[in-house]
Amino acid sequence: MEAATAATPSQRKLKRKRTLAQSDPELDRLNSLPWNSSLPQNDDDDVFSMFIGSNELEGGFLSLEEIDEAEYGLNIPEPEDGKRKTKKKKSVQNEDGKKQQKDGVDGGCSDEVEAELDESVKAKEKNKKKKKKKKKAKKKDATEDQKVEQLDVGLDANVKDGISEEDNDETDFFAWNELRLHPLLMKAICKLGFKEPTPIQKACIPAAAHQGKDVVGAAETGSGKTLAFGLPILQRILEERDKDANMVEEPEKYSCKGLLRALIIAPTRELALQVTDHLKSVGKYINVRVTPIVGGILAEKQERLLKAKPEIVVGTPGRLWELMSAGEKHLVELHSLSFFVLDEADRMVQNGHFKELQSIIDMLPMSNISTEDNSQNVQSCVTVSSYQRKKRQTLVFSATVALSADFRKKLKRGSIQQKQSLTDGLNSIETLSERAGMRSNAAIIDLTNPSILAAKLEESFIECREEDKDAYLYYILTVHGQGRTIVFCTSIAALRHISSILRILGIDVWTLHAQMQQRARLKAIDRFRENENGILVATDVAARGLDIPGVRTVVHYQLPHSAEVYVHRSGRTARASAEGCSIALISPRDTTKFASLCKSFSKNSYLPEVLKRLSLARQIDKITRKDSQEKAEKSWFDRNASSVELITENYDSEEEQELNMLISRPLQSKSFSHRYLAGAGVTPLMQEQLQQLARQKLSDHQGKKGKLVVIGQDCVDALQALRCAGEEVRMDIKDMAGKQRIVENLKRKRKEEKKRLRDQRRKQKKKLKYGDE
Ligand SMILES: Nc1ncnc2c1ncn2[C@@H]1O[C@H](COP(=O)(O)OP(=O)(O)OP(=O)(O)O)[C@@H](O)[C@H]1O
Repeated sequence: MEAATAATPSQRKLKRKRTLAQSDPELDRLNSLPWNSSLPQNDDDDVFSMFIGSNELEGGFLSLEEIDEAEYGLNIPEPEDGKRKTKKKKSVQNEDGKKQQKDGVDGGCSDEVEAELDESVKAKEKNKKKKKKKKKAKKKDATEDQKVEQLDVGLDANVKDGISEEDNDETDFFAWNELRLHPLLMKAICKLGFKEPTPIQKACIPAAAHQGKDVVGAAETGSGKTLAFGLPILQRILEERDKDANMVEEPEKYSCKGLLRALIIAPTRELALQVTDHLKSVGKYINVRVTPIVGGILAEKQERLLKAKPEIVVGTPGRLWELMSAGEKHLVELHSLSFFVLDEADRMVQNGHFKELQSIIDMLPMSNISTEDNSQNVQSCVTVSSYQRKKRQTLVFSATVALSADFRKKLKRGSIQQKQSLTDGLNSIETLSERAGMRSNAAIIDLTNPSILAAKLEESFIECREEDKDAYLYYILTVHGQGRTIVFCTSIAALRHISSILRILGIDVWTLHAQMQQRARLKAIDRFRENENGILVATDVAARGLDIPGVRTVVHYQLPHSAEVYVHRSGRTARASAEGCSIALISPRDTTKFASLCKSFSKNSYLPEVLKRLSLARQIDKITRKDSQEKAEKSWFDRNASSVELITENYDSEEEQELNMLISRPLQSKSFSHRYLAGAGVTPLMQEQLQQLARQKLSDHQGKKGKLVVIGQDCVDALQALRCAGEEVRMDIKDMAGKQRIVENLKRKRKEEKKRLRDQRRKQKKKLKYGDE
């Protein structure tokens, strides 16, 4: 009876949640969206605002060095120990219980008392059993959730290694030790199963978190850049809290809570929401609020969220500036800001796209001048510790930060000027960083490889006619076996065209473009994420940052306008050390773009081939001129030769033959794979193989290397096909070597033949000369 009337904590929580949902169904709906299914979702988290963990850390934080992980129950991770401890505790309890019972009996209690005791023991046991059952069910749910998550994610380090979270061992995470992260952050990292920091995290965290440096970070797509800037922010907030707590008598009163500490700007709404989600996951055990401020959602709602005074705000420039320019209190008190972060920084400066960004940057206080001056400007804050008055750090990240050598030099020399003339547009990453107040000792961490593309990405290009693109796309999508696919278009018109065609053909696709309502955009990504073989047709609004696990194939239906976008689009697959492939459909309309794409990636790899062709052409030209002198003689010879019935042959010169051979193959950059799935670019050899294979069954050559797999007949996905087609490329090379041998033989034969002809001619001349005489 009692249970029915008195609300349990979980019921109260549910009630509170319901009230919240009633007051704001939009937020609740958005809250339920799994922005990153690789990261555990917390049902209790507020949608936009995050207040994670309990209050156990407030007031009384020790400095980082002094923290004993055990005090926080952070033996990271300790499933085995934990189990053992609980067991031990239980057994002690049981013993106590037994002892009590025994005492009771021995003590000679009355029957009633005994019965009461019996009942209470029984009730206790019952309760225990219930609890145990609940615990078991919870654990089962969690394991199941985890399994589903793992299945869905495919990117989690644990999945890759086939290790469940429970199997995690503290020693598994030793690679993180050198980064000296706060135990509560480490606890979350362990929970996420990130066994080791990625290279960009390894490089950025010491610089940004421990040395307090500004950072310009570049690393391939999907390499964990979000945490490379996210962890230093959380680390510094935690450290400062600890120190505040140690220094003042009433830490609560002087806490830096409620001040804006980090402002992160991303180019798209989806990315801003994703970054928020990622930070929430890693800040799972700390009291740090992270709030996204993006367009497409009522500004009033976001103002309400800002009233909770989040320490971290992640936003898009448009909405941020809208609120800032309207004087939103939390957003304009920027003196407390410790971090200013630009994610996908190069996008921000493209075509002066984000005018609002310029305004936001101009609003940043000149915090890097003097810490003392700043303190006078923060009257509005409750109080600001000396640590908060530390210089603001600027972090600039992208996979394609194209830093000029000049900019590097400037940074080295320390000649960066703050607050340049406002008449300059933010048209380069340099001016952007400079104006944001980047300091001269900034750490430039460029881990991009020469191709800039993700290491495990397979690239392919299909040359086809414009009108055949739909057919190729349909072909790839119909037979794609596993994983998600994103089809990128440059124009919304093309997106509408292909999504409509594909739907008529019975293929379920979701679409995503900038003209869609925010609600529909979120829904599209959500649905795409839910379906492990989902297909998303998108414009470049989805090109950057979107971290959707299990994307196996990216199709460029139309080539993008720049090489950077090509890199980011392709980077939606092959993330976090996973594999993936990118297929571009190249029609004659795309050739200019394709050529410039090739040029951007590897200018030099073309040059040797181009130079070789030119050198041959020059030699041919020289020979032709020389030969023209002999022409008259030759025609005289030909006349006479025919009179004596001699046959003269017309050979191409060796150079001409070689040049013809070179010209016959496409001029391609070495950085691209030469693989073709099908289409006009198919070599005759491959054509033959395709025909042969069409007659064979998949079982004949599944898993066997060196055989070509035909997408369609074999019902395999594009990546597998490309992998299997690897041998074809080698065969192609062998074929080239064969051709080379034939040419060599031909040259040799021609030389012999020429010599023979020369001798013959000489003899003939002699004969004619002496004959005439
Ligand atoms: N140390 C780690 N170990 C394993 N996975 C990680 C680690 N850090 C981050 N990840 C995961 O890697 C994925 C990609 O991370 P993130 O989105 O930060 O990449 P990115 O470099 O910002 O990519 P992009 O350039 O496309 O924006 C995410 O799913 C993230 O959870």
